[in-house]
Amino acid sequence: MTQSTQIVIGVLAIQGAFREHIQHLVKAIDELGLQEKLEISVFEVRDEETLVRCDALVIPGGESTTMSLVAQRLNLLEPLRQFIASGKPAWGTCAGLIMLSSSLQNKSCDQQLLGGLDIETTRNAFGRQLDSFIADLDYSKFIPGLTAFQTVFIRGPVISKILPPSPGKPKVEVLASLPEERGSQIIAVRQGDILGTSFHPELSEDVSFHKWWVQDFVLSKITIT
Ligand SMILES: NC(=O)CC[C@H](N)C(=O)O
Repeated sequence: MTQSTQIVIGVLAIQGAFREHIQHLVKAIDELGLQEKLEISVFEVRDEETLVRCDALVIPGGESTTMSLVAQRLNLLEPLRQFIASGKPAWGTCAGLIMLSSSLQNKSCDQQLLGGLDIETTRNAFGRQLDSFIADLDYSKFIPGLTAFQTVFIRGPVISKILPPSPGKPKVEVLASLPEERGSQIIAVRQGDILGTSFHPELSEDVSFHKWWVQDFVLSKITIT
C-alpha cells in the first residue's frame, strides 16, 4: 500500500486511442468526485521519465505491431516491461491486451510483448464478417448495475488460453466472455492488478468501466492520507 494524496495515471500515448482513454479517465475521476480528496492526474506517456512517475498505466487499442515497433524505437520496451512486472495496476484494451499477453497467436515477426497476463491471446480472432461489431453486453457480475454496456470490438483479439500463473502471481480470473450466440470467446480477464479487455470501453459514451478500474485497481492500492 502506498500512502499518498497524489496519484498519476499514465496512458501510453505512442499510437492508437490514447486520447479517448484520457478523456474517459478525466470524466470518470470527475464523476467519482475524487478531485476533492486527492490530487489525481492523467498523463500521456511517451518516455521513461514520465513512465516512472506513474502509479498506474493504461495501454490503449490501436495496432499492436506498430505499438511494439514504436516502443522499441523510443527505448520504452524494457521500462514498460519493468513497470508491468513491478505490480503497479495496469489495463490493456485490444492492442493493449495483446501487449500484456505472455503468448500470442497470429504474431507478426519481430512483434514484442510486455507480458504481465499469463494468457495466450489470438490477434484478429473474429471472422472477417464479424471483425468489428458493437454489442450491448452484461458486466454486472463484476461492475454492479452494468447490465447493458455498449461494447465496441474493432479487429479485436480474443483470449484463447488461460495459462498457469507465473511463480508468485495470482491465478488469471475470467471476467467476461461473449454470449453463446456470439461464440463464447473470453473477452476480459484480470490477474491481480492487471486488467485485459479485448474491446474498447473508451469508445463507448459510458465511463462506467473507467470508474470501476480507477476504484478497484488504482485506488485499492493507495491509502488516502
Ligand atoms: N482495435 C485494436 O486494437 C485492434 C488490434 C489489432 N488487430 C492488433 O493486432 O493489434
